Amino acid sequence: MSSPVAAPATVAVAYSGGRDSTALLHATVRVAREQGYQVVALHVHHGLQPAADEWLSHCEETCRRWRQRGGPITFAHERLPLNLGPGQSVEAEARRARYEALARMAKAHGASVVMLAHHRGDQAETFLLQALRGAGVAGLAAMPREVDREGVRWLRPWLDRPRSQIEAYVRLHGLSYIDDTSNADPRYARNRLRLHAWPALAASFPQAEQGLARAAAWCAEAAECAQALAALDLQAVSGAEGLSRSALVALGPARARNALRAWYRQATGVPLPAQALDRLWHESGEGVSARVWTLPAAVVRLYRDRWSLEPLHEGASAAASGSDRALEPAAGLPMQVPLAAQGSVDLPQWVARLTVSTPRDEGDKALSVPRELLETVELRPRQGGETFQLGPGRPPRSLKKQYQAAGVPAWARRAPLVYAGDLLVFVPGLGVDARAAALPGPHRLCIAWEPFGQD
Ligand SMILES: Nc1ncnc2c1ncn2[C@@H]1O[C@H](COP(=O)(O)OP(=O)(O)OP(=O)(O)O)[C@@H](O)[C@H]1O
Repeated sequence: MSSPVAAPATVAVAYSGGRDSTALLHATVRVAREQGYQVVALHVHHGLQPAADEWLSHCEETCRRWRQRGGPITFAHERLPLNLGPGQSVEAEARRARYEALARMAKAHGASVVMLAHHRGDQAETFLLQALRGAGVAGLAAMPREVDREGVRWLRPWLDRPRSQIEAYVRLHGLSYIDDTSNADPRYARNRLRLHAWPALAASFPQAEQGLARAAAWCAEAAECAQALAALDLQAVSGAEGLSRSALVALGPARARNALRAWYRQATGVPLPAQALDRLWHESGEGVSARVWTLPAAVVRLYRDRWSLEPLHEGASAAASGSDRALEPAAGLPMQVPLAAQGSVDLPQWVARLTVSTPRDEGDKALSVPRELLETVELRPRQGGETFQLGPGRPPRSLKKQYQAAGVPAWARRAPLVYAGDLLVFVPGLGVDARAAALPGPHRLCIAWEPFGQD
């Protein structure tokens, strides 16, 4: 009985048709032939350039020729429509979509490794571009040699190779490749660097490529150390109710800010912008006991020396939220409040206050309720199954649907609901229930939910 023959392993090469990926694909096919594995060349057709169809044909034709000569190679491609949202950059969106498509194609062809043809010159350029943007060590680390993402392993086997070696390889083997004319477009920062700044730099500093790539490698190590230190520091300053500000401050600004950055990133999956970090840091000095910051991906609260964080989008990890126990709905609820008499009630567990005021105009009046209703209200936690009516003549809908329709973030949905007897009167984030506003009564009051220090 013959034993089953194992299928040869397949590696993928991201093949744009440019000089570097042509060289990498050629070299990979040569080695694969000797060692008995398969290569799949992956090409992404972006359709951004008029010549994109020609590039696709060129790449397909090159692979066909190499295969005819005995190369263990197949060709795969994907056409990508570019759907740009408002404010998105073509470059960034094309890159994101390209990596997704490459991963998809690799998996479809049984390849768990995708090789990219970046070399030392690309690494040096990336370092410089990051430095010009004012990046920190994580950005200055530039491109990793190996990384697992999108379910595949990305490898840059030539990251230490000088550009000149690749040029020499292409000449030696007489390889034909595509010269992308958009590489001369000065609207792109990388092109301006490559065309104007780099030749001048390299003329004055012949070791620039090597030196900058080495600096990127140092930054990659420094970024790893900073991450490890942040993990230790966060562990030391975290408690049930969030991060202790004073314990963080005692670490000194560099370590404290490093930990805050890591804390935010772990919870939201995105970096904390430098300006946002500066605000958090400067606006939470000694003497500030309650404050809320609405940052791009999270709401951060400071209350009695504790920082807590709530990601704004669903699905973000809550693990690093500093445990928002103080904000959980059950804290202190239900609670009876003589709201009409008191005028306001501070609810520090929600870093907010509930206030009443007399209506200033007809608009306010339409959203007001009779004063008697608020003589004693009860603040209750949300139980599920409540309904809320947004305006007169509109049907009451489930509170959950109303929150969703109004885009009330998950953390704000934990605020208490205001009841008069069994009537739901007011919901933070949504306002007065129209059924309560429809009740008659000569003396009217408006209700508001005011987060402390909200920007
Ligand atoms: N359209 C594409 N299809 C497949 N792979 C791509 C594509 N564009 C880029 N890549 C991969 O990403 C790497 C870096 O991209 P970059 O835009 O710097 O290269 P390029 O100028 O298009 O071509 P090359 O690096 O081949 O000279 C390429 O070497 C290649 O491995």
